[in-house]
Amino acid sequence: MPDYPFLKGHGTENDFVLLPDHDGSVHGDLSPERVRALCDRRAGIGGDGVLRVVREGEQWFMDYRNSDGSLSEMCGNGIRVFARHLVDEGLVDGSQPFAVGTRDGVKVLRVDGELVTADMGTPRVLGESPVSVGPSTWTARHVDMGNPHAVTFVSSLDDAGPLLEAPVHDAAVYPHGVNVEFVVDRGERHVAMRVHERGSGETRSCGTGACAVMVAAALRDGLVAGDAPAGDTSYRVDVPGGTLTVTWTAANRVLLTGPAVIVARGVTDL
Ligand SMILES: N[C@@H](CCC[C@H](N)C(=O)O)C(=O)O
Repeated sequence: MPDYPFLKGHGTENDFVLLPDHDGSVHGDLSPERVRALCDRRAGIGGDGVLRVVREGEQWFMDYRNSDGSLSEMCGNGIRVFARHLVDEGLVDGSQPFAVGTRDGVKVLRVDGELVTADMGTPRVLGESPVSVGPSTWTARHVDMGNPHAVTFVSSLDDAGPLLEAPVHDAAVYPHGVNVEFVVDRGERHVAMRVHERGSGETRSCGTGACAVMVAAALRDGLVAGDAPAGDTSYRVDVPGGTLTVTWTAANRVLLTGPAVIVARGVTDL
């Protein structure tokens, strides 16, 4: 492969390799092997995933891949980093909200200084089923944020151990795999989480995961009347790589806010 440009960015240390490919001519055939090579932390650039930056008509499209090369419908930190890149490069007018296409539909982004907010849409709250790590089993709430999450409240974030393997889950409930969040309380409307991501392993943060955690916590805390909270409700969600704020609005939309930065750019022939 001849040299092609890349950027590296992260949102609360959930890190991504960005591949500008505006007309689809550079990476139209982006293979799982190339994604794995780019995300390799020793032989490649390193990342939890790849964001291919594509233009589709009047709109930008985030083509997201996990570090193992698999596709996901949505990435909450990824789309915030993607938005930062578009604004930095003058590809969108960052002084007003703008739309980005994803496999989970169109999302609206707002950039305000260091912070980027993504309107992640309406959560789908589903049932409960067990997740296990080694000999430990917990009941987890299934929350779909476009991609699947199993949220479980634990007594200590250490309870899940080193998380070197994907937690065991019910394949009938999650036929395409699942992202699993382990959550503890830190205070009123303040939680902390660890996550094992489908396709990427344990990461330092997960935006869709933080949204799923907030939804599960608000439900557990009795703040939801009908489909959504009676008034806009925010939680602080601490992740190993920083802090995110998640707001569930009375209009039943989930807003994800946090820092997003581009830290490097260059060329590669990986
Ligand atoms: N880190 C992401 C989620 C990425 C996709 C996930 N691993 C999946 O397969 O669904 C986020 O910030 O949301």
